[in-house]
Amino acid sequence: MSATGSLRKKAPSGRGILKHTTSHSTQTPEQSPIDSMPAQLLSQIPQTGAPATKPAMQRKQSSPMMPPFMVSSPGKVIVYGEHAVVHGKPAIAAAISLRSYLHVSFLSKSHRTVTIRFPDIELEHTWNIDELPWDVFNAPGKKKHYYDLVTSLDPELLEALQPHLDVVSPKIPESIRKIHHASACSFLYLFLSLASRKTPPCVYTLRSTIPLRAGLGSSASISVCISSALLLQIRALSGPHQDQPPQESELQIERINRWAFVGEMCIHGNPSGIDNTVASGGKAVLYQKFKNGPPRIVPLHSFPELPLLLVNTRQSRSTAVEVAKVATLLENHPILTENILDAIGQITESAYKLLTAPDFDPESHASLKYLGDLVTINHGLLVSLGVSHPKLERIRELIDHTGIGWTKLTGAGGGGCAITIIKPRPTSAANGNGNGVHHDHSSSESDSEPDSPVAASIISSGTKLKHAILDSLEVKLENEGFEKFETTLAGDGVGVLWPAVLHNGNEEEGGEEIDQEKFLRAEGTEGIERLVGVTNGIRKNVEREVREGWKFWRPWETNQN
Ligand SMILES: Nc1ncnc2c1ncn2[C@@H]1O[C@H](COP(=O)(O)OP(=O)(O)OP(=O)(O)O)[C@@H](O)[C@H]1O
Ligand SMILES: C[C@@](O)(CCO)CC(=O)[O-]
Repeated sequence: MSATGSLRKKAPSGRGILKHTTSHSTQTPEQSPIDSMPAQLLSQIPQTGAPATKPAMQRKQSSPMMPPFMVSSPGKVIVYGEHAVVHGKPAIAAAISLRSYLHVSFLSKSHRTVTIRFPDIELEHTWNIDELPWDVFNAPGKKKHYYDLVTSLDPELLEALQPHLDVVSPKIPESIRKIHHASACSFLYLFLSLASRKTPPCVYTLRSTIPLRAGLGSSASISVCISSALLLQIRALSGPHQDQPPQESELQIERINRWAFVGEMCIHGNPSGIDNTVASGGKAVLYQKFKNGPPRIVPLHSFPELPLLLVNTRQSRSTAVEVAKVATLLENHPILTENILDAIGQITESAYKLLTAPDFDPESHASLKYLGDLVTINHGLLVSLGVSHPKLERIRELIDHTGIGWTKLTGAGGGGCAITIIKPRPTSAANGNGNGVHHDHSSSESDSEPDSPVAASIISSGTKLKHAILDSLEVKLENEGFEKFETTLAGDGVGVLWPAVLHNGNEEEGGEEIDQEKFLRAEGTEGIERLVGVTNGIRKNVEREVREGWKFWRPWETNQN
């Protein structure tokens, strides 16, 4: 699937970005003089299976510059168990097909700069590589290896970074500056931990189709992109390539995830780790934290790739406030609240049992109904905990009237997003009012009842959502100020496009290079997805999103075709 054009996020144009430079002005590869390709860069081509650099090298014979490459990583939703997970119960989170994309382009070696261009938050900054605190990061006892597990940020390293963060966006309102500093800190901490003083000068351009601060794990997704790009550059990863053994794929994902967690810590302070785990590995995971000891993290490779409707209330909320509400309820009504939290934990366990049963059939309507019922029950319990919001209830009401699926709030609640798992195409036996669907004959949906041929043609078991019901729903949601996304649940984790060259339907020999400026100019989600080669197609005999040229580590399958 492709996320729809209903994304309302302002499309960054690349213009009007606040520019802040410490030592050098921003230099794009297009502006830089062509130099001979440094041997060091050549040696940094990752092992992505096929002779990946060939098309770009063929096309740009005159240009010895290293071709740009891209990485991408998904956002996430909590499908079951939010809030209960804070109190030691399990939760299940899954990747969504809204993603962040990081484009890495190389400058000639005469430049000694590293630049971040993050237009979604209107941040652009260039540092002089030689002026960064390499000595502190490389000091004995401080230097980390790419395979190390880092579980806390080092205060001395943070202190050494501070002067280099202080110069980022110095003159903007404090609230926006905090956002800039969080992203810049995440980048710089990873850059100094993984790269080296001899690192080639680069520009890192990031764009995301994941709305920020909506509970969809945008920060984890960008941390995964940064971590994977840097690990690829230092050749610390193998693949991704077809037929890579699952254990080897898992190892690469684990490496990326470890450093993504460090990036998340720079943004979040004290993340649980569930978001970056899903953003790295994709699909879905069961997650449970314990007072003592490491969390229980079980990848759910059998989680079905389901079409998902995601609606953003655009109601700002604080996760901390919603979590505190539940804590207060627990204090005032301990037995009742504990029972509700236990019940939510049982919902997660119940879904987990089904998903991991040896005879689990992700295609079966009965399985989907079981998972859908759990979604409905979970939402009811979250309402009982007091973490819904009138806007979330309104969204649920509008969607329930169409009968298209099972809806719940996702994440902290109090605003943020609602998710709807779309019902499968009804079989004739399941049609009619007996399926529990409410038919709103007074509304424009009356011509698209779920038992009508029109409705049957859209309530899809594939990844594409198209129908009058959804169109009319979209209008209603928009009229009330909500933002709707059509996405897919349980898709891929980190993806790599090396080099950033696509055919995109044209016959140009060697393909078309995605350069930094094209990437910045792409409009909205649709523009970005078109540019990076996302189309609807058939993979593994199922209609789903296809990403031309991209490669993924997929521990759940051995052949990516
Ligand atoms: N597209 C982006 N470009 C640059 N920075 C981003 C981008 N998306 C997210 N960030 C960084 O991540 C921060 C958002 O993290 P936050 O945890 O508040 O929201 P979230 O990750 O979307 O939601 P949640 O953690 O509740 O799932 C932003 O303040 C910014 O620093
Ligand atoms: C509400 C909560 O369970 C989910 C927030 O996305 C909080 C948390 O797990 O940290």
